[in-house]
Amino acid sequence: MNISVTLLGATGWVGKELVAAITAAPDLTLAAAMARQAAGQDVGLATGGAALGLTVAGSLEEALAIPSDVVIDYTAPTAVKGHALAAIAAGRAVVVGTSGLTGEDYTEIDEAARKAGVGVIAAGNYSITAALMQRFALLAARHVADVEVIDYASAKKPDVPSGTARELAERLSQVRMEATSRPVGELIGPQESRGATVGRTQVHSVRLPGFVLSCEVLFGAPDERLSIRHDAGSSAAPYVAGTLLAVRRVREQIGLRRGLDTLLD
Ligand SMILES: NC(=O)C1=CN([C@@H]2O[C@H](COP(=O)(O)OP(=O)(O)OC[C@H]3O[C@@H](n4cnc5c(N)ncnc54)[C@H](OP(=O)(O)O)[C@@H]3O)[C@@H](O)[C@H]2O)C=CC1
Ligand SMILES: O=C(O)C1=N[C@H](C(=O)O)C[C@H](O)C1
Repeated sequence: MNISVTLLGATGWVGKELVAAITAAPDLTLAAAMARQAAGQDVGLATGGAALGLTVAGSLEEALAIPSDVVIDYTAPTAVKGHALAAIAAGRAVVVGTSGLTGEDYTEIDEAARKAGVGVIAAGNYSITAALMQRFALLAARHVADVEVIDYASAKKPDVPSGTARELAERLSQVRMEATSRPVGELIGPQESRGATVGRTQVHSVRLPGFVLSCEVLFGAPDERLSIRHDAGSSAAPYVAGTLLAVRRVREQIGLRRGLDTLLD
């Protein structure tokens, strides 16, 4: 069955790749696309491809006025929550790619989705290999008590920690054992040195030129260490397959599902 899609953030780094992939997929139709600066232009031309005969919507209202089955969001951390709640209120299933949402934000989105009877899938990272990092880390956390997350990104990334690191830390916190390191609150010196506590896990964010996005999960045990690391390259191609997998699966559920790894079995 064909799935019609509304894409928010169509002219962005990820959005452009998704326009090409959705229009090439035989089971998907690009029903609407939103980006403010390219409003009124042909979506294909605005994203560096051939004309598609579909005009870029300049606002969320305009985009949601066109019927579709699923709304994808790859916009900005400041906008994504409002977009998701509006799409849910309009009865659409939602796939969240944009980073920056907290656990509390997701609780609110889950409640709204359950009330509206629609599904939402959110993944901090839609790359299959990043999902495998998460899967392996969750397995390791059942056997090794001490774990911390290091989040590396470009100097320009506006949100902290990355969606990848935040989701990973929250998921680790659900399964991990009690750490053996001294509690952060009992340490001598600036507590910020120990990073941010996300759930029950310390996250250390590095923001430097020369990085795209990497995430490292460090496990420590007496006299040994385990490091599981994902490094993203400079193209947005790795996020396409996972995002479209979520688009194809999101209408099977009601409420929120977090993590691409939960779709991999
Ligand atoms: N989950 C995952 O696997 C991944 C997540 N991300 C996350 O996705 C988000 C987008 O990333 P990226 O594609 O690099 O971003 P870009 O800045 O390249 O693109 C953002 C897109 O959204 C639009 N946009 C920006 N701000 C707003 C706004 N306030 N309201 C509506 N539209 C807006 C932009 O167009 P205009 O400004 O003209 O409106 C543009 O089309 C980030 O949070 C990033 O961290 C990125 C890669 C993978
Ligand atoms: O901002 C980015 O660029 C990315 N953000 C995502 C995140 O916050 O985890 C992931 C992606 O690798 C790139």
